Amino acid sequence: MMKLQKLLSYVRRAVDDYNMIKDGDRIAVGISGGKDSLTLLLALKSLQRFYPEKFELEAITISLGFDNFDLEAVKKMCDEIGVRYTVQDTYIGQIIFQERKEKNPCSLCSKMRKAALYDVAKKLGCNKIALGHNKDDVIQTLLLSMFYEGRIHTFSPVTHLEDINLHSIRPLIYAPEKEVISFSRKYGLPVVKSPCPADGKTKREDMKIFIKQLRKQYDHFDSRMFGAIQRSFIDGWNIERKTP
Ligand SMILES: Nc1ncnc2c1ncn2[C@@H]1O[C@H](COP(=O)(O)OP(=O)(O)OP(=O)(O)O)[C@@H](O)[C@H]1O
Repeated sequence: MMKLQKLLSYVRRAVDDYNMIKDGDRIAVGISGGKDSLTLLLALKSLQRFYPEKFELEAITISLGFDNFDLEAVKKMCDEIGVRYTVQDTYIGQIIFQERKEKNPCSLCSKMRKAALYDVAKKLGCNKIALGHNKDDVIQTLLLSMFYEGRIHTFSPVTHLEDINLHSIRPLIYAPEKEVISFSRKYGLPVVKSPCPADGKTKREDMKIFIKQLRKQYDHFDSRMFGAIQRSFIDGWNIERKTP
């Protein structure tokens, strides 16, 4: 069972290694209702208490307009920890599945969701967005990118979205998914089941199964892959090259 302290050690290290947080930041945490983003919210709230750089938090959910998406328990959690929670209703689900009948719904949905999230964050006066990608997501994204796009790429720990002058940060990149799951259970986080019709049937799910096999066959698979990313020239990953 992962304790808060262990989670905080992952988060603090990632935040420090990649200079994710500066004094005066207003950080919007993107809450999908999944285990990762709820864990991230709790971690950042706890970090706020002792981190030398002072920052403020907002929580934002972009609702895709599906039925059966009950956020009451998430609202309650935000109330309890004292973070303002904003839910933005949209028609993204309807546009993608009913009007456009997209063959690859995930990529368009991700773009529309991000645009909506950035918009709300800006309106709330935030200069940063925190996303809940964990260590497994980093490795899956690298392999997906190699297999389907023929390039060596994964998302960066910190991205500057220049046109809207917003930074996105990913403080959970050192936290393995298994540990995030155990943390979210131990602390009874109000995880909402994804109402998305594509959930569980994606290329990413297939990649997860493939990685499970690779782990059995190769010792230290995750740390080798993750280390390779950090020693690579993929945008924003190399810690040594970052330090002046
Ligand atoms: N509808 C949404 N509203 C706000 N933020 C979102 C939403 N969907 C995703 N995000 C943000 O983007 C991150 C990555 O999205 P993704 O769909 O890959 O989630 P995930 O890996 O399933 O994580 P989670 O367990 O938090 O759902 C999430 O962790 C969250 O921070």
